[in-house]
Amino acid sequence: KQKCTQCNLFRSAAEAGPHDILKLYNPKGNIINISPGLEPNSPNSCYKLEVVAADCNSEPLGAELAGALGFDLSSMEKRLQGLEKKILIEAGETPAVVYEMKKQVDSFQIKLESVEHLSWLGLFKDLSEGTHKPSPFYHKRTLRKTREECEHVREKFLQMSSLEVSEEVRQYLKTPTFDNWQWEDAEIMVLLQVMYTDLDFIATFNIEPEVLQQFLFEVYRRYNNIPFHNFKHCFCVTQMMYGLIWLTDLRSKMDTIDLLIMLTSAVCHDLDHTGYNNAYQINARTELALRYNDISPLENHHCAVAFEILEKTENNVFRNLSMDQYKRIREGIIKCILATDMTRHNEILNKFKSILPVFDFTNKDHKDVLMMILIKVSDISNEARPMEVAEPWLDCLLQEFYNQVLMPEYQFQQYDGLFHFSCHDQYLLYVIFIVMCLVAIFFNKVKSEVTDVGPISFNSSCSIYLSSE
Ligand SMILES: Nc1nc2c(ncn2[C@@H]2O[C@@H]3COP(=O)(O)O[C@H]3[C@H]2O)c(=O)[nH]1
Ligand SMILES: [Zn+2]
Repeated sequence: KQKCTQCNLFRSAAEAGPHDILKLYNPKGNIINISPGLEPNSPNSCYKLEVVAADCNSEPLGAELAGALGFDLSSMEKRLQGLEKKILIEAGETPAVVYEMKKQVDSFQIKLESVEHLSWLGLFKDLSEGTHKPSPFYHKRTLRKTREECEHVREKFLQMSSLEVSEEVRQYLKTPTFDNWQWEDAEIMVLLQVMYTDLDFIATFNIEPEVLQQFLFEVYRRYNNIPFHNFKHCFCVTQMMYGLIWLTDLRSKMDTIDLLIMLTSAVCHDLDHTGYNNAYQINARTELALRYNDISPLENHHCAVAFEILEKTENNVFRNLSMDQYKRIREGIIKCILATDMTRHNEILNKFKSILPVFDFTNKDHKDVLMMILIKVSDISNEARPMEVAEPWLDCLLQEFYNQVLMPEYQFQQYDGLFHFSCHDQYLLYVIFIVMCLVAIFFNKVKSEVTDVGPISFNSSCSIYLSSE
């Protein structure tokens, strides 16, 4: 916010092309958010705006720019104005979707904090927001990405995909401290491209850059706009897998094809997740539960969508592989994605523990179990990240769970031959019951019979079991 002739804030901005990726660092060298709350910097402790990925096609700086000042003042001003405008648009006017999400999170927080005080018999549930209750087809209408949104991101991604990502970012990408919240979706796609390149997949399997880009775009498109299981989650899991591969030097222990299986499985592992878990799918007897006979409906679906994407030649990053290689990859990806069903957690973990003392990298079964463990580790690795990265993820997860609870199928279902009532239904039931009692008493007909209603018990998920009486 203050001009500082010492720092290279303006110099970087002046040198940057319109499609370059810039990141802002504080004096300690940590990436910081450009937001209205940003502290002003000073000549002694200045921010650094760095070009982390540069557009190779952009014009080099003219000779005069390298004059006495070391930078072109007018282009610097222009660039700065552009950036300021962007900040205003991004920070000043909150997009409707963010605003709506914030409102929902706030109301959820208030509800959580106040539910006990409002409760009578501990059953109260504020349904004042009943009109927001999604219909059973809610996800079909609103969770999918719009064509405009996809096109916008695709364009940005394609513009950026020719950028040369800096060595610092390439190294940072290998660390478990990587902060996903600093990168937008188009940039994330560039970073995924970097992973495929730096693990030598492009060269080893002769993957054409356009095919990889098209594949990544389709993957981006088929992750829904939901709070947790979205494209950013896909990236985090993939990034953790990538980090683990480098950290444990798996490149020297496993074939490149195994690494390709692991990374691609991570990329595809939650494709088309609608935000409702397997228990929900099974209880609500959804299309997925019916299709997969209640056996890991979600994971089977994620995997099926992955291969549906790969069926199209223009997306098929494995199209230059031999039939045998493709078969091996398909088998590996199916195993890895199906392993992310948490109901199989103990089974997989016990298997891993039993082979651990005799683990052998030349044994295919051992390697398969290791690959399953690594995707599982990556899938639930948010908690292992720095607090400022992990904490928002937990909020996202809670929001997704909360949305599930709002679904009508979740609220009303038959249970063990007894009706399983939602809080709202219980409340109504009580009102009806009391009115009936009053009417009965008023007419003095069944005075003695209504005094004993038999046992009524409640469990923690707010079910009510009425005895046959
Ligand atoms: N409590 C808690 N659960 C998590 C966290 N991260 C992931 N999970 C859960 O672990 C599950 C792993 O599989 P899913 O992706 O289906 O759904 C995930 C969440 O339900 C976390 O940070 N805290
Ligand atoms: Zn996941």
